[in-house]
Amino acid sequence: MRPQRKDSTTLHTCRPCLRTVPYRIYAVIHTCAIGALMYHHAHSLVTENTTLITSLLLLSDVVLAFMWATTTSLRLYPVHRFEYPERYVAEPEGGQFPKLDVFICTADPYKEPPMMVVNTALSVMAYDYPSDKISVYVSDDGGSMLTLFALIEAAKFCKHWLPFCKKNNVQDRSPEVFFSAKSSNSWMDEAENLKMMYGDMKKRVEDVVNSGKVNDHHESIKSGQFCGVFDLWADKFTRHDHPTMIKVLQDNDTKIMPNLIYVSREKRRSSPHHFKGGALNTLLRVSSVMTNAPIILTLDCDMYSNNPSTPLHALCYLSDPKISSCLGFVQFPQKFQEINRNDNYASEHKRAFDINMVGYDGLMGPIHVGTGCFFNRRVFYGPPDNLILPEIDELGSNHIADKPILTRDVLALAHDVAGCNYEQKTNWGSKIGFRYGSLVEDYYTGFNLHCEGWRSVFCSPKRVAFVGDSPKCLTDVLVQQMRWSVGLLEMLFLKYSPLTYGFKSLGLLMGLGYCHYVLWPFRSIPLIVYGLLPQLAMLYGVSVFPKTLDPWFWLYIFLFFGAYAQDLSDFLLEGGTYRKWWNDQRMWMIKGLSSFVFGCIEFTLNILNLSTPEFNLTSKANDDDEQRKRYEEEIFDFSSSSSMFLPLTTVAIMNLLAFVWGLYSLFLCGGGLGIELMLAGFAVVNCLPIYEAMVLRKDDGKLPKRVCFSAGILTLVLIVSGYFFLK
Ligand SMILES: O=c1ccn([C@@H]2O[C@H](COP(=O)(O)OP(=O)(O)O[C@H]3O[C@H](CO)[C@@H](O)[C@H](O)[C@H]3O)[C@@H](O)[C@H]2O)c(=O)[nH]1
Ligand SMILES: [Mn+2]
Repeated sequence: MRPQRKDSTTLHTCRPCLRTVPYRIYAVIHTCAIGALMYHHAHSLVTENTTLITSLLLLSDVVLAFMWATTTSLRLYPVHRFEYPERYVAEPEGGQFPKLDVFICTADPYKEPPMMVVNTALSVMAYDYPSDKISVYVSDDGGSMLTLFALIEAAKFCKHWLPFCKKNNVQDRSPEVFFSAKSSNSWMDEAENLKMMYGDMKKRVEDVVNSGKVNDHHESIKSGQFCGVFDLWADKFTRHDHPTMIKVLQDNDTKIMPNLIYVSREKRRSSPHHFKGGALNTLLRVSSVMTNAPIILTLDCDMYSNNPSTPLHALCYLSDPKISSCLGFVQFPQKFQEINRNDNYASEHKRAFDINMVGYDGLMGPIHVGTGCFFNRRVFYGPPDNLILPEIDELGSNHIADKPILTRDVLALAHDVAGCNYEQKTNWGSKIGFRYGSLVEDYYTGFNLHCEGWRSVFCSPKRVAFVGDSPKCLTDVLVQQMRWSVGLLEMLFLKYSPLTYGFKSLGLLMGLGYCHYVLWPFRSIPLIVYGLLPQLAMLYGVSVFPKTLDPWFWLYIFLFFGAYAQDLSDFLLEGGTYRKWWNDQRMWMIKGLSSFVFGCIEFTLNILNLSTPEFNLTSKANDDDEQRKRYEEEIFDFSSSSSMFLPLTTVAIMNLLAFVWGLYSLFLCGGGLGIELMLAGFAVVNCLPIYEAMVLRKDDGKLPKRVCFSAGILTLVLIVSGYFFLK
């Protein structure tokens, strides 16, 4: 891709990354090396009497090679983009800001504290953007009076917060962030007042959350506009079974303030609700009826805005007539707060949210990652050249929503389209809106949009646009990954699977790019094989890899170091550090030996109808002090006894045994330093925190005895069974 002309009217520029050419050259060399390795395996299969071992190694290497190919597809055209929002504002048509609908999803007031939702809502309502053009819709899948109460409070507070931010050009527009900032000494009285007001609001909300219900003595609901709203939470109300609730908490007809609308769609146990995808489709319809803005921003409730001019960055692309007709969405990276210094759980997801995104961006555009994404509303209604009309005109992307949102028939229709049976026999979830069928609705929807011919753009302004919360304990990290792997496997077996349909409609590179994630769960195959087989073989004195003097030995060394060096360079070039990279690769193995194994098991149980897919919400409430301390000190936390740690611990024990045995034979019996020993040594270094958690630690985060004991037994069983096929 050639850099665009840099004249003073261009709203955005794009330039290829400098690493492109060396990466392409290296790709050719590495591909040849992989070819040679495959030849070596094939040759061994035919000539040697080690069919089982060679087949297992071959299978692992095929998976690894495919994974390498998918990563490489994202290394061939990496680009960096820049946009010039100040030019957008200065344009002759400047000031013609399109309407913007913001969707915020929340689903549980205990895992997602209402004050978090409030801060996210306030941060976007306070965008540097005409307030009367913004409508914020909060979808509450938890159907919780606590969340509604918090948002009523937010609506009151925003009347003070918004003018304050704009007048003083405050950059942190999440009040929580602003008021807890360290540099608060030069504050004006106004800020002090607001801080008190915010503190009072926070206390009211937290008291309500702690008490579990809203009492009717609260000022805000005793009289006036919200009188009686909480009566809906009657006896029979549960989060899985309740009518639609839509409450306009603030509307821009009376004051120049953004609209704030609370939506809790109807839920009945008998109707499927399709988790977040379902919630977003409800918001799509409700917002069509009420405001129908051409631009939509989707956010998870933890992702507050950190940059007030974000919409302008997105508009630099969405308003550019040269690309806008096919531009489906502008994706911002996910960034997280309070990550510990070296990010020991790799929850920054640097590869997913930075490195790979830059790679996709040079092909057809970044994948959709669920939050921090500006959509062209039209994208939800079929391919660019083939508009699919919804069942009623009021839901079409061209419908003009010009009635005040509090009008009776507008509200009635909004309630209608949020009903739990509304989608029956319609195209919602299949051809219109967010797509159903996978727990990773974001990835699946983005994939479908790209297949339809839409493009996307990755936008990563210097001042980070959105900041969210990432899991802070190992079990949470692994459970999140497990949900993703179930979702990815679901995608693999759907009608529109990246593996088949993807290549057909996206071409080789983007097709490979989409396979990069769907095949994630299968990386547990090479990890299990390489984590156990050579080590078992070592214990029995069998060698599975070429010896030091063999030229094939050097092929292995080259492939290993080549792949690792490139991974490291990816990381460093996109602003990572060595330590973070080291932790990232360690987590890669940990996930491969836990989440992905269990993800595959869970998926199998789902298709056998022995369990049903579940969206386990990631907890954003970090209130366990001990746990938080361990996280800050980068100490691995194995506290909640989870069977997920079993394969991991087994591999750790096996490698330690093999390593000790290998050193013993090296020094006492004069064996050679083979690949087996190096591999075991590498695994042992990676597993140091696990050994520590098994024997040295006394705190609550240590590895539970039950897991250590079971892993010990499992190792023993493996060693004994190794006798039968290795001797
Ligand atoms: O039935 C549900 C379940 C979840 N959510 C919302 O979905 C969002 C994401 O849930 P979370 O538990 O935070 O999942 P994460 O694993 O952190 O999220 C990543 O992965 C998801 C797909 O698995 C994407 O939807 C997210 O955008 C992406 O950040 C949250 O705002 C939830 O409130 C709902 O609205 N309804
Ligand atoms: Mn999340």
